[in-house]
Amino acid sequence: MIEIKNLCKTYGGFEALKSVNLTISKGTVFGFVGPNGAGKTTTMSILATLLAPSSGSARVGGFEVTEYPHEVRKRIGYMPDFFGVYDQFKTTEYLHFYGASYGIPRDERERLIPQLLELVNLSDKKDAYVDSLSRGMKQRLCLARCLVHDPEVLILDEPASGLDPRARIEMREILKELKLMGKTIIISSHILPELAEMVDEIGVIEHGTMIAQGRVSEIQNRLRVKRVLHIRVLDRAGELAARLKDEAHVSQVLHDETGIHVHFGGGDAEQSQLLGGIIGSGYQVISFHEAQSNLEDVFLEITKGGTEHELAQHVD
Ligand SMILES: Nc1ncnc2c1ncn2[C@@H]1O[C@H](COP(=O)(O)OP(=O)(O)OP(=O)(O)O)[C@@H](O)[C@H]1O
Repeated sequence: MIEIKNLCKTYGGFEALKSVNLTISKGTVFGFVGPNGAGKTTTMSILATLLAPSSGSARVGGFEVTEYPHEVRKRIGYMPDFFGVYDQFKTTEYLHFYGASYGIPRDERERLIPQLLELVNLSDKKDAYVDSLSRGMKQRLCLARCLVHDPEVLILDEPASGLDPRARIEMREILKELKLMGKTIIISSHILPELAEMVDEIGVIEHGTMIAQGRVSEIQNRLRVKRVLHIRVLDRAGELAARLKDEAHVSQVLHDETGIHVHFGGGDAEQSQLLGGIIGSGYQVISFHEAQSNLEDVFLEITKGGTEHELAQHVD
């Protein structure tokens, strides 16, 4: 659905994108992560046909953004990181305005807009002035605006930025619904653990270069991001913690009142062997589980130190 090849963008003499390659299949929710100034907004603006690339190609649904911008615009809903709202409009009028801009007939808009307002939890604000909405509500209204022409692809640049925790959860729930509707979604965020729950794949960009792309678990495995195993035993926990320090793939062992925390560099097979060994040695295991995978750890692991070249080789 999205195909970017050797995409470059220079601002004056500054290379903001250096030959970026990216492929996103239909129905995928793709998390686009990277530090400030990495090139996320630049990439998304090019996909949204708002910025011309310096070289390379970007296609949406097979249409090259520079050659067929109108075809691309029909297929995408774009939510920029900063957006204005026409605050003299009421919520419903605002969506009518955007719907009419896309050429949607009034009777169809009359049917569609209540559904959109319901999707973004703004039905009770249908007659409110946009000006009077909270920031979270405005973000959700902007999302509804992106959906008005039923696009196949959503390009969302930091949709949860500036929102309080409750508003972020609401936004995430809406995005989950959009995922169920089969939309292809590219979403950038700094709030990485929040993305982990809903994305199928991530792409990590740094200094205008994609340094990793794939399923979160794949990237974790490829980079051997250490897992943290949490083990509870009925008794002799201190003794087991001491023994675990000598086990293969174990780099660190912590023991506290909640149990034993093991930093483990092995894969699934080695993890299973470790458990077998503990039980085989006569320890009565109450629980043995891997702490929830954390996208933040993956991101820090990928972007810490190392040259881009080394990192690119690392993930190949
Ligand atoms: N119009 C512009 N003129 C000059 N430089 C620009 C322009 N827009 C972006 N840049 C530079 O290009 C680089 C990439 O910026 P971009 O906004 O794409 O990053 P980003 O990953 O979206 O960052 P953030 O997470 O802070 O939004 C940055 O170094 C930025 O300063």
